[in-house]
Amino acid sequence: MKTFESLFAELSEKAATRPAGSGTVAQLDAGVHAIGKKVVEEAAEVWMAAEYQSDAATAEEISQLLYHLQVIMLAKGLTLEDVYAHL
Ligand SMILES: N=c1c2ncn([C@@H]3O[C@H](COP(=O)(O)OP(=O)(O)OP(=O)(O)O)[C@@H](O)[C@H]3O)c2ncn1[C@@H]1O[C@H](COP(=O)(O)O)[C@@H](O)[C@H]1O
Repeated sequence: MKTFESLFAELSEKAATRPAGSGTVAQLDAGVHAIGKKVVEEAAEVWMAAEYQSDAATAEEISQLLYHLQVIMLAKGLTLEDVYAHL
């Protein structure tokens, strides 16, 4: 099963090698403003799913929020350690 750490390693590789068709590369090219909007959108979807949808739907929305948080970390050049230092 994919973990937060393994996804971050995968996305870091995508950012470095820029394979064709990668949604992550497209997001990074769109920039922090566009990625930030996705973070807010996914956060709202987590909230709505938690209030009105199933646990499974909520878990899926949370996974998408985690993905977009990782994309914004990459866009800003932040590492896992930079974030974990504040946990
Ligand atoms: N885990 C994810 C992931 N979670 C969410 N998303 C993106 O976030 C979007 C969220 O979906 P929504 O339900 O909000 O749908 P939407 O509003 O129609 O999406 P958009 O139109 O904004 O793309 C998805 O369409 C994906 O583009 C993800 N995109 C990629 N990954 C993983 O990231 C890795 C690298 O992906 P690529 O860079 O695309 O190769 C792979 O392992 C993927 O599984």
